[in-house]
Amino acid sequence: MYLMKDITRDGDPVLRARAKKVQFPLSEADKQLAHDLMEYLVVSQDEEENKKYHLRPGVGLAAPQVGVSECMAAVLVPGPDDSILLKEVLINPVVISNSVQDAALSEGEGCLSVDQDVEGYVVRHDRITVRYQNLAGETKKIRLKNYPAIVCQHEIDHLNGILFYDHINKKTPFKMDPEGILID
Ligand SMILES: CNC(=O)c1cccc(C)c1Nc1nc(N2CCN(c3ccccc3Cl)CC2)nc(N2CSC[C@H]2C(=O)NC)n1
Ligand code: NI
Repeated sequence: MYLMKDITRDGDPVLRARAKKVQFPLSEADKQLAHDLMEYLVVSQDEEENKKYHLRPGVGLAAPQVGVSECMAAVLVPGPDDSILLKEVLINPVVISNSVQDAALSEGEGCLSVDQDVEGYVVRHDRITVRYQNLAGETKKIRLKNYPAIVCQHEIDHLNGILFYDHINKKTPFKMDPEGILID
C-alpha cells in the first residue's frame, strides 16, 4: 500500500514529463500499479484509515505521482451518502471533446504531489468526453460534468506533465468567466 512517502512531490521531474502510453496486454506490474493506485484512494477516503496511515485523502491519483511515467490514473469520486459517482482506472485517457463553458472548484484544488496550498480558481472545462482503455483493454468513452469532470482533467493533466496551479491566473486568481460555473 502506498504511503505519503511514496508520493512524488512537485520538483521531481517525473511530474513534468509526458507519460508513456500503456501497452496491452497489461504486464503484471501494470495490473499491480492499477490496483495500488485505486487502493490508495479507497484507504485515503476512510477517515479512520487515513488517520492511521497519515494519508492525505484524494479522489484521483496518476502513475507519475508514484514515480511511474505511464498513462494510467485511478479516480474514485464519491457522491452523496455512500454513493460513488465514478470509480475507474483510466488507461491512455484522452479528452476527445469538451464544453465551451468553463468550471472550477469554488474552494480551489489540492494535489497529493503539491504540499503547499495554492489559492485560486483552476479553470477547466465543465463537461468533457474522455476516451480511455479499461483494465480489460476495452476502449470506453464516458461523458462527465462538474466534479467528476474536474477530477479527470486534473488526473489527465498529470499524464501530460501539467500541475493544477499552471491553470491559475497569477494576476487575477479568483477571476472567473461570467458564463463559468463554480462547483461547490
Ligand atoms: C485548496 N483547496 C482545496 O484543496 C479544497 C478545499 C475545500 C474543498 C475542496 C473540494 C478543495 N479542493 C479539492 N478537494 C479535494 N478533496 C476533498 C476532500 N476529499 C475527501 C476528504 C476526506 C474524506 C474523503 C474525501 Cl473524498 C478528497 C478530495 N480534492 C481536490 N482535488 C482537485 S482534482 C483532484 C482532487 C484530489 O484528489 N486532490 C488530492 N481538490
Ligand atoms: Ni494531483
